[in-house]
Order: sequence, then C-alpha cells, then structure tokens
Amino acid sequence: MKLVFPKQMKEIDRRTIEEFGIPSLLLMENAATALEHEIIPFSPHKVLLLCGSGNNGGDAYAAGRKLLARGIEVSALRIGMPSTREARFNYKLFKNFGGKVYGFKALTEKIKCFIKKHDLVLDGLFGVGFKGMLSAEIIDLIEYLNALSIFKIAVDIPSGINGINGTVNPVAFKADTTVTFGAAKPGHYFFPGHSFTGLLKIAKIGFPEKLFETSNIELVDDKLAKAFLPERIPWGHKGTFGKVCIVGGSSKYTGAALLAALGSIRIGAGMVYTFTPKETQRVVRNSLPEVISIASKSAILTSEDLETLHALIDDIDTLVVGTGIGRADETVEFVKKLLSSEKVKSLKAVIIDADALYAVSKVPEIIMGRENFLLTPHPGEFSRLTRKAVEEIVNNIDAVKSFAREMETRLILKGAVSIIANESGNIWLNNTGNTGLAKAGSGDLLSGTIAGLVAQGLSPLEALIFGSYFMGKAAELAQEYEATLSASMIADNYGKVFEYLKTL
Ligand SMILES: NC(=O)C1=CN([C@@H]2O[C@H](COP(=O)(O)OP(=O)(O)OC[C@H]3O[C@@H](n4cnc5c(N)ncnc54)[C@H](O)[C@@H]3O)[C@@H](O)[C@H]2O)[C@@H](O)CC1
Ligand SMILES: Nc1ncnc2c1ncn2[C@@H]1O[C@H](COP(=O)(O)OP(=O)(O)O)[C@@H](O)[C@H]1O
Ligand SMILES: [K+]
Repeated sequence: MKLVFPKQMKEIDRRTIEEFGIPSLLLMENAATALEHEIIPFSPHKVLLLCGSGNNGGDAYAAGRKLLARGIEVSALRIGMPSTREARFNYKLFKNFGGKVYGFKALTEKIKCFIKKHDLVLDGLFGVGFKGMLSAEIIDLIEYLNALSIFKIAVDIPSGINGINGTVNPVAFKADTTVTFGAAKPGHYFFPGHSFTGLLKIAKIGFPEKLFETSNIELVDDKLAKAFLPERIPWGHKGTFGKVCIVGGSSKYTGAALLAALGSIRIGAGMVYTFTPKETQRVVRNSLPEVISIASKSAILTSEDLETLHALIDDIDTLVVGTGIGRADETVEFVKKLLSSEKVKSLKAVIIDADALYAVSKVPEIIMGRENFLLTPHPGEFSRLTRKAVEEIVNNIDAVKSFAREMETRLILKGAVSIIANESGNIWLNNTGNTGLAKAGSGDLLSGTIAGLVAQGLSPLEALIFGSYFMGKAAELAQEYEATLSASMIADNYGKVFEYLKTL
C-alpha cells in the first residue's frame, strides 16, 4: 500500500486543484463527508470539535456543520482564528448552522466541565501541516482529553504526531479512530505515533489515484507479500529450492549461525550449510542434523579459511556472513577479503549481518555498487556504518535512503517498523511483528530467512521485503504470549504464515 509524506500530500492536493480543476472546497467537503460517515454510527448526542487555524480545523468545522444539519448538538473549541480561505468558509457555515464556538486560551476548570459534557471529540487541531512542538496550553488540553473515556476521532492524523517519522513532542491526541485522506502517512505507522492513531481509516476523497503512484514509499501489506510467495514446484528436488551457507559463529556466540540456518531451513531452502569454528559446529550438529556443517581452521574465522570457503561457494546460491563471528582483528580481515573477492560475485546474494557489518564499517567502500549484497543492520550497526547517532537514524527514512543511494546498495534498518531501501531510493516499511522479536536471536533468524528466499528464486530485494514481513507475521500468528516467544519458537510458526498467505 502506497504511503505519502506530508509534503507529497500537499503536492498531490495542489495538483488535484490546479491540474484537475477540483476546487479545494470540494476536497474539504469530501473530507467532511468521510468524517460524518465515521461519526454517525456512534449516534453521538453532543460532539466537540477541536479546531486549529489551518485546513485540518476547516475539515472539522465542515464535518461539524454536517452533523448540525442532522440535528446533532455540536460545539467547537477554537485554537486560533481560521487562517485559510477554506477554513474561514467552513467556520462561517458552521456558525450559520447554529454551531457554538468557544475560544481556547488555557485549560480552566470551566473548560474541563464543558468538555466532559460531550460524548465524542473530533480532533482538527493540526494535520499534516504540524511542525515542531505543541504549546504548553495545548499539551494540557490534549493530556486532559487523553485521560477521559470519551470516544475520540482524529482528522487526518492525531494532533501532535509528526507525519514524517511518528515522533510526538511530547504528547499527541490519543485517537480511537483516525480518518486520513488519500493515503496514510509514515507517521501513522512509526512509534510512538502509531500508539496514538487507533484504528486507521483511509478515505478516498477525490484525489486522482494516479497521483499516488509518484510516491516511492510503500507499506508491506498482505497483498504485496502474497505476490512474493515462492513457488513450490511439486517435482522439485533439493537443488530446485536452492543452497545456502551461513558463515558465522565463534566460541562466544555459538547459537547465532544455528538460528540463521534454522531460518533458511524453515523458509524452504533445499540445502543448508554452515561454515563455523569447531565449537559452533558442535552446537549446530547437535541441534540441526539437517545442516551440512563445515569447520574453520582455528577457533575463530580467519583469512586461512578463504580457500575452503571459496571452493564451497561454487556449490551454493546464497551466503550469510557475520552472525556471531565476533570482532577479532583476524576475523575483520577475513570479512574484508571475502567481501572484496571476485568469487562472491557469482552468488545470488550475500547477506551481510551483525559482526560482518562491523567489519564493513571500517571500509564501507567495499560494499559500494555490489549488486548482490544485502545489509541487515539494527540501529546500532547502522549508526556505526553512517557515523550518525542512533537517535538521529531511528525511524529516519531519509538516512536509510541516502545510504542506499550513496553506497548503491540495498538494506533493511531493523526495528519495530523496519525501513527497507534500494539503490534507486525506493522505500518499503514493514510493520509486522511484535515484541516477541525484541530478543537476541531474531536478527539471526531473519538473515537466514532472507537467504533461504533468495535460494528459492526471489531477487535479493524481494527477499529483504518478504523475509522481514514473514518473520514478523510468524511472531504475530504465534499462539503464545509475545513475551514468551524466542527466535526458534517463531521459526516453528513459519508454517502458519504460509497457510495464512495461501488463504488470502
Ligand atoms: N490534500 C490535502 O492535503 C487535504 C487536506 N485537508 C486537510 O488540511 C490539513 C492540512 O492543512 P494545513 O496545511 O492548513 O495545515 P494544518 O491544519 O495541519 O495545520 C497548520 C496550521 O497549524 C499551525 N502550526 C503548525 N505547527 C504548529 C505548532 N507546532 N504549534 C502551533 N501551530 C502550529 C500552522 O501555522 C498552520 O496555521 C490536512 O491534514 C487535512 O486535514 C483536507 O481539507 C482535504 C484535502
Ligand atoms: N518491537 C518489535 N516489533 C516488531 N519487530 C521487532 C521488534 N523489535 C525487534 N523486532 C525485529 O526483530 C529483529 C531484531 O533483529 P536484531 O536487533 O538484529 O536482533 P539480534 O540481536 O538477535 O540479531 C528485527 O528484524 C526487528 O525488525
Ligand atoms: K488532527
């Protein structure tokens, strides 16, 4: 599903008006009709509008007027006089229809009593034009409203959420339902904004659909995911479904390569190898007899292992490098040499994860323009790659996009909502999953899952998008309470995701 940034929405708004000749008042009227349809099923007796000075307030006045026309009692708290032509027009109509308007300056006891008389609140304080911070008086108002059990509907986006990245500064209107116009905005999905959005409804209010095609941000939804489902040819053999090798493990991290291998197996790869130090090999052998495990020469991975690994590459499709390998100088050197070698060019994909990203951060140029490379950093690893603070990059679509463009690469910045970008600057957001994934091991499972998908024929980018959707969905479909989940339990639920996608 296409998403749009607030700035793109304004541009779509402008083009609809200027190029297609739809009057802006008609768009506002359509927005008001969508809000009216959302409100009517609640059969409210007394509706309160919160109206800012922009068009978000204009939408609320217009919706309020439609409710007045139906005989519902509606009042407005006005935070600033209407400042746009459309808002002024609808403010006037609202008053013509008998709507009462009260100016708001600060939250007094009198205003609190007044608010409590209503059974539905419509938030038209700020929409996509919101920038910066809420003022102290509005914070008081919103916090007071959030604590009341009155039903709350937000116009376009709950006031206080930044539509670009979902930050709230410091609070936002806590909506039960949000009715947004044209397309959802990233801020509806990123946390903490998502927690304030409630049920999100997208109202098509007359923008030509083709204008949304210009947007290069997409939410990975069931429909998109289903299109990537790998085919299982009934007469397929293990070679048909591809071969993966996980290069990982160290004496400290013996489970990481195992979990990555598990991801590849459970997603359907035909053959899975691990290339690990001996200690890790023992763990893999004991837990996953399906895996062909090969041991490195010494207790850590070093450049001495390159010859064996290069020979193995002739037999496989996809490589995962980095899960649990540690950061010893010799291992960093091994990763640099492996990734720079001609040999890895023959692979369908090289998934660079965990400590291999540490090695890459020393010499980022080695990944530049390498078409089969995929990077799977979490914020800490991405911070090291970009030399930017973690706070600066979390939920920062632009940072991920710039990195992908500059390095001519494709990557996923993992998080509660993961950001995927390719070298052309296209973006996908994946919001499947839950806190059951916020546990060591799930990153390893993901890299193996992605590799297993490439082995089965998905392009590296498709595997990145589908793999992250898939693992998240497996966590969602698990019967167990999310706190009790672990990476291997999530892998046990992969079958449920396949079944779920087949029913769509
Ligand atoms: N395609 C569209 O974009 C459409 C937009 N409509 C509505 O119009 C809204 C956008 O309207 P506007 O661009 O007028 O903007 P908004 O109404 O979202 O808010 C902008 C107003 O708030 C003020 N403001 C912004 N940040 C502030 C802060 N931190 N503290 C105090 N004041 C602040 C601005 O100075 C401006 O007066 C949309 O969200 C939607 O509700 C609808 O009428 C339908 C069509
Ligand atoms: N709260 C959450 N909701 C949804 N997905 C999450 C959440 N927390 C983490 N994840 C997902 O779990 C995985 C964690 O990866 P990572 O941080 O690399 O873990 P590890 O340290 O185990 O390798 C990522 O795919 C991330 O998107
Ligand atoms: K709003």
